[in-house]
Amino acid sequence: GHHWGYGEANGPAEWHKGYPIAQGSRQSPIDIVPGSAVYDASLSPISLFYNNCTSVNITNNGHSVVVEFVDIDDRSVIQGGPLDNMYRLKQFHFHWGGKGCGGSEHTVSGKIYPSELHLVHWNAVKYKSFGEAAAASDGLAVLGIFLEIGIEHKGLHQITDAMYMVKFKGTVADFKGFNPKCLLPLSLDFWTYPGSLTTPPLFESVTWIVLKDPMFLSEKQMGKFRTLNFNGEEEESRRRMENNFRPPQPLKGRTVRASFR
Ligand SMILES: NS(=O)(=O)c1c(F)cccc1F
Ligand SMILES: [Zn+2]
Repeated sequence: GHHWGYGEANGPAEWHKGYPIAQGSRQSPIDIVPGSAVYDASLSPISLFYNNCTSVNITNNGHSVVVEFVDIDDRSVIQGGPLDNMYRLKQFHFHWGGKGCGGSEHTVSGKIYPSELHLVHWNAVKYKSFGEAAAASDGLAVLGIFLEIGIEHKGLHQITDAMYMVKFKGTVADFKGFNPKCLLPLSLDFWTYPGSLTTPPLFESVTWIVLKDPMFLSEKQMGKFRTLNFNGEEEESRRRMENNFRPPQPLKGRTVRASFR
């Protein structure tokens, strides 16, 4: 049937028809205005315990490229910052733009980055499954990292070199031994605010933690993301996977806190 996507007919401006929460009071992404963020000295540093993380596969789900992790125990978790519990790493994925144009979901005083990485974690202390957590107001914690074009990123090659295996929607490939710790920028300074999934079902269940500093990758590496397709191999219409981002949503009175001055 008429499935959501990023095209003219099924894109972000249409999602509210199938998902009324699209016009809710804590939707994501947002435009982050550093001058309006409130410095909160009570925010502890973010802690990422990824040393025993276990990646399983890389997949093209028709909306993005996703790397999934074993999440049956607390082997890879995020804690600290605004979080009261530890949250388990479930998957990470990206959003990006066409050549030479934006692609990030969050913006910083209107600046749009070429891409944005989302590391998705769920509250396994309070909930029994990712699905249950995804529907709960404190169920998810997503770490957002901007990508900026610059020097090539050594850690990203493993991901971009695997993309030929997942060119089409519905393809999956083994992807073991990848630790996303290598994707982090130097500083873990962050902004945080209560928000939502940025794709349908747009549940308002995400504590967003957006890093101030971007990670860098080369234009060549960015180009490999654009070799992915939205369509399945059997579909006749070839649609390059790009501009798979939702634009910023109304803040509706929310406060963005900063972990740094
Ligand atoms: N974009 S996002 O990080 O909000 C997100 C999730 F958190 C969970 C599932 C899909 C998804 F896209
Ligand atoms: Zn995302």
